[in-house]
Amino acid sequence: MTTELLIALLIGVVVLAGAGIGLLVSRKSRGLPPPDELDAITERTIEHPEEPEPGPVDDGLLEDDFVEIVEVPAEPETPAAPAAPAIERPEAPQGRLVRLRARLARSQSSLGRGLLSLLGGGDLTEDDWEELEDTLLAADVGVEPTRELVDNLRNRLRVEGVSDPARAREILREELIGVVGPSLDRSLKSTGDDGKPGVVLVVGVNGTGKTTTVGRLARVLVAEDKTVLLGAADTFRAAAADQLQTWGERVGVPTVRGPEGGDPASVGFDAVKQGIADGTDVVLVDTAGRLHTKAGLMDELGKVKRVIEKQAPVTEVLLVIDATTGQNGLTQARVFSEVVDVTGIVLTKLDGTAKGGIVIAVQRALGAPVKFVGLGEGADDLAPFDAEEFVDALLA
Ligand SMILES: Nc1nc2c(ncn2[C@@H]2O[C@H](COP(=O)(O)OP(=O)(O)OP(=O)(O)O)[C@@H](O)[C@H]2O)c(=O)[nH]1
Repeated sequence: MTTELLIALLIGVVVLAGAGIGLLVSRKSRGLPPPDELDAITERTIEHPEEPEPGPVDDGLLEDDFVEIVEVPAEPETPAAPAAPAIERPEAPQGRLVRLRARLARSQSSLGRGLLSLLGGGDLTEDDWEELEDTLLAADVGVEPTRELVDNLRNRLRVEGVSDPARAREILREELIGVVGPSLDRSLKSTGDDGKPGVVLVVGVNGTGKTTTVGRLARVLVAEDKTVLLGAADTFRAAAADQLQTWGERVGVPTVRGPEGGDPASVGFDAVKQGIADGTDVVLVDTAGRLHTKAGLMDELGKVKRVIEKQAPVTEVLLVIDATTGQNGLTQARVFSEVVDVTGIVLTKLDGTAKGGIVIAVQRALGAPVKFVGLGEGADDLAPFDAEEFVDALLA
C-alpha cells in the first residue's frame, strides 16, 4: 500500500514539473515577459492611463440649444409712392397709312407687281388677260369687282391705244382706286346729337382684334382732343376688361366694367349713362367675340345695341374682320350686318396677308366702307383707310 502511495506521489510531482516547464516555454514563444515583469507593466498601465485624444468638449449644451446665425439684411428703404403712370400722347391719325405703307407693300407687292408686269408688256394676249384676272382673284378681290376691273382696263387700253408702260400703270392705278371706292364716306361717326356722346359699338368674331381696335381707336380720338370713355361689354373673356382698361389708362381714358360673366347689355348701358353724366365726347363699347354661326350669341348682340339705345343712339357699329381669314370674313360680315346694321369695317392684320383685295370684296359684300386698317401690333398701327394711299402702296 505504501509503495503504491509513493508511486502515485512520484507521478504527481513529475506531471506538475512538466506543466511548469510547458508554461515557461509557451510564454517565451509568444514573446511575453516573465510574470513579475508583467505585473509591473500592468501596474504602470492602471496608474497612468494614456492621455486621451483631444475631442469635443462637452459643455452641457444640446444640439437644439444652437441658434443658426442668419445674416440680417439691411433695413429696406421706405419705398417711395409709385409714380402715376405717364399719360401717353398718341400719334395723330393723319398720314399713318403712308407711314405704314411699307408693311402693306411688303405683304402685297406680289399683287401690285403681278399686275404691273402684265400690263407693262404692251399688247396683251387673251392668256395675259386671264392671268391678270387670276392674280386679282387670288388676292381676294372677288369675282364681280375683278370682272369689272378687267373690263374697264381692256376698254381703256384699247380705246387709248396704250403701249407705254407708264401710261398703263396710270390707268391701272385709276381703275383700282375706282373699285376701292374713292368717294365712300370713311369718317368715324363719333359725334352724338343733343349733347349726348357719340357711341361706337365694336363687334366681330373671336380674336379678330376687337379689344385692340377699341384701345387704338381711343388713342385716335384722344389725339384729336376728344374725351373718351370705354365700356368693357366683353364680360365673357376674363382678361378682356383688364386689357381694355390698360389701353385706356395709357391715354388717361376711364373704363366702365361689370362683373365677370355679367350681362354685356347692362355694361353698355352703364357706360353710355356714365358718358352722358360726364359730358364725354365718345363712348367706345367693346363686345365679346362671337361666332356668327351661334344664333343665341348673335341675338345677344342685338340686345346689347337695343339696350344701349335706351340711353343714346349708337352712332357707329364697327365690324372688325381679320384680313387673313379671306372669304370667311365675308360670310361673317353678312351675318353680323343682319343683326346690328354694320356701318363701318375695320380690317385688322392687313400686314400679315398678301390678299389685300379683301378690302374691295368686303365692302361690296356689306355695302359699308372700310374705315380703318390694322397694319401691325403697335399701339398706333391702326390707320384711317384711304383708297388712293392704299392703291399707291399696292403699286409701290
Ligand atoms: N399683326 C397684327 N396683329 C394684330 C392687329 N390687330 C390686332 N392684332 C393682334 O390680334 C390679337 C387678338 O387681338 P384682340 O384685340 O385680343 O382680339 P379680340 O377680338 O378682342 O379677341 P376676343 O375678345 O377673344 O374675341 C392680338 O395679339 C393683337 O395684337 C393687326 O393689325 N396686325
